[in-house]
Amino acid sequence: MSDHSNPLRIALAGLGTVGVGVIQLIEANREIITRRAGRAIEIVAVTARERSKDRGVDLTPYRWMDDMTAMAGAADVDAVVELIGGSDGPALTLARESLDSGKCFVTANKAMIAHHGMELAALAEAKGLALKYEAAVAGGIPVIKGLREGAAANRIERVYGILNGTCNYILSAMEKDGRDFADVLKDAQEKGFAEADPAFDIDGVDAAHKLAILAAISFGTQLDFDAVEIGGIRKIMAADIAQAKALGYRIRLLGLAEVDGSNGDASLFQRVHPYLVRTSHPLAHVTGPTNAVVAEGNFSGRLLFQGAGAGDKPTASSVVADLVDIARGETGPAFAMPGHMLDKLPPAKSGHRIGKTYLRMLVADKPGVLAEITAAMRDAGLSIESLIQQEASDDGSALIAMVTHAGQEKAITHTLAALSGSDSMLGEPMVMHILGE
Ligand SMILES: NC(=O)C1=CN([C@@H]2O[C@H](COP(=O)(O)OP(=O)(O)OC[C@H]3O[C@@H](n4cnc5c(N)ncnc54)[C@H](O)[C@@H]3O)[C@@H](O)[C@H]2O)C=CC1
Ligand SMILES: N[C@@H](CC=O)C(=O)O
Ligand code: NA
Repeated sequence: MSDHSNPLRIALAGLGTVGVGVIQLIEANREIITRRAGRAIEIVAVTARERSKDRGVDLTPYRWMDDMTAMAGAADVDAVVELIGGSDGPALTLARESLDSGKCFVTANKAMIAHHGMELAALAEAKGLALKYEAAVAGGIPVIKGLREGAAANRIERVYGILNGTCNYILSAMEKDGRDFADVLKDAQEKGFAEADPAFDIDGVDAAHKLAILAAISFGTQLDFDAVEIGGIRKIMAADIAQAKALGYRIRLLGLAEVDGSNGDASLFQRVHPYLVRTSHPLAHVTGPTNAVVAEGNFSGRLLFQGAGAGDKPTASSVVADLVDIARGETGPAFAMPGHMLDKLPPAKSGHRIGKTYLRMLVADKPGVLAEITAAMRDAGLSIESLIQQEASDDGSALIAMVTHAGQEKAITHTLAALSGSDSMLGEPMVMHILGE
């Protein structure tokens, strides 16, 4: 039964892409939300950096509060929603002060959760408050709820997927239209997908924030962002996209995590990197700002969550879903279980991991270079599955792209170490792992 006399009163900090989306959603779907939550969700206070900016929404019904400490402690606020961003600074202060003051807390801020999620969860638990962050991972896809609640009975063996809308937008536009990296990035920024500092997107850090959160939820472990191995898409050339295509693959920035038991004691493997994905794999067909997360449960089997990973409306959908949960009185643990029960796993080493690898090198166009490369590979115990050599350019360089047979990752490290310093090698080689089926 709805109780319209007792709304959930919220304060909203941050009125950018997501903040404005939240206001619009609460206005547009007021009746649906009220019926599902059992009571109305009412914005009482708002704040942002600039008060006078035209955001295309009417802010006059809400109290403007410049002082966020006062917002966190306001007597007429039940839950605070943080949509400012940044791992530390005002967002973190607001989170701590809101929970300290007995307010439930909702955020879309993966950077803050990845760095401080354990501390904030402990604060929330100690006070019996909800800490919710569905929008922080894969924007509009209910993947936190899906894994934490929907797949709660499973041992999740592996979780991986496309976790950054900006990178996927860039890679798929480059592959479709042969467009230039910088030009597509500008487009993604204009559409509101990119982070305030887009280096977080293209260098893989944003995806790593999300992966660390997903891993903690999936495996019942403590967050360990610092242990994520991170690579981005900055060095991918149009030639890589073309060569990958010729070899039967597409390039996707993936986050991948699993519990590694191969060396006896369990350890946690977490990596964000551009991967080559077979064109027959569902992730190869995820384009634009869409995200997709695959989780493999020991009873559920392979689960695929797919949808919009960025943008005002989808992200607002997740923020408001968290508010609906709070309005219903759901204050379960922020992670897979209460903080003191979460396992702490050491980071896994990657050298013994087995897989195929894509290797692209710019080399001097002279006799014997290929023999030099194949000798280094032979000495490292690595063999070639397919190889393409592009015609030499006017500058005397040639491009070699190859896919290796499955081998230990340390064989690639040894190969590159043997070749480093050789005057046949022009520039740094590009290494991308190949996603196993
Ligand atoms: N844009 C997207 O598609 C998605 C964003 N997110 C996350 O949501 C959060 C917000 O992102 P956007 O709305 O895109 O950012 P934005 O840059 O569009 O908006 C940020 C808002 O915070 C305000 N702000 C910044 N510093 C402030 C300060 N010191 N005091 C008060 N207000 C301040 C700004 O005035 C602005 O209103 C970030 O944590 C982001 O990572 C999560 C999923 C998707
Ligand atoms: N910048 C992020 C926004 C959503 O989390 C992205 O591009 O995915
Ligand atoms: Na989500």
